[in-house]
Amino acid sequence: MKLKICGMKYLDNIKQVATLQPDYLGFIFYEKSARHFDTKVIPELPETIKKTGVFVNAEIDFVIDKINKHNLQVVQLHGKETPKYCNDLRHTKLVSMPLPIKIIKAFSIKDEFNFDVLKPYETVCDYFLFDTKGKLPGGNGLTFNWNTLNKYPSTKPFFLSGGIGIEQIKNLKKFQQSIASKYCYAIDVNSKFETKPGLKNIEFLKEFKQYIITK
Ligand SMILES: O=C(O)c1ccccc1NCC(=O)[C@H](O)[C@H](O)COP(=O)(O)O
Repeated sequence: MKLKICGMKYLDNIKQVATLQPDYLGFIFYEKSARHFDTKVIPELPETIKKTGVFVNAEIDFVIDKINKHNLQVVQLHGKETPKYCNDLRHTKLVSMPLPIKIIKAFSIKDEFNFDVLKPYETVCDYFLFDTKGKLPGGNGLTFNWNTLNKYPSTKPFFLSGGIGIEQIKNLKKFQQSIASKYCYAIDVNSKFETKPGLKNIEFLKEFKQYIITK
């Protein structure tokens, strides 16, 4: 199982977290977020860590500008971006890299979820991400009922997200044994590992990562 650590904000903390070698580090390019990444540069990271930009209903030109400026390899769309938007983004020629950008399309779940909404996105994004519906577009620190994913109709790999912290380890173990986890590609963590918005606790992350690798 891969690990994405989202909502990175502070340079020294980014460098420290990078030493844990997560698979993805997320940077939030959404001004209204307390984790808004408003620093000029992302520090140099090991090549194995995929730099992921998180956007909420942003103009495509804004997204492309951030991809090129920060050499992002992945974009996570956390708003009401349409399949056309994803397709357009995918077909944009980038200055920073020859390959199309990888796209994670996020969906929020509260109790029930109509999986039909995924269909038009099947061919225009690389991963789905399931988060918990809350007051904010992301980073709410709330979990949803993962059994909802028992009905996951797709074979597209997905990120499991929403309120995941150390206290979820037992539940994650159960989840990993369930049918719902068949296409779960990565675990996405954020606010449950923070001492303040955007500042991650290294010791907690270390403990959690060990679990992700070994179990
Ligand atoms: O974290 C934010 O502040 C945020 C704001 C706007 C859009 C997305 C945002 N986060 C995206 C993520 O991928 C989070 O990791 C995900 O929502 C789960 O967060 P949490 O419930 O705090 O674990």
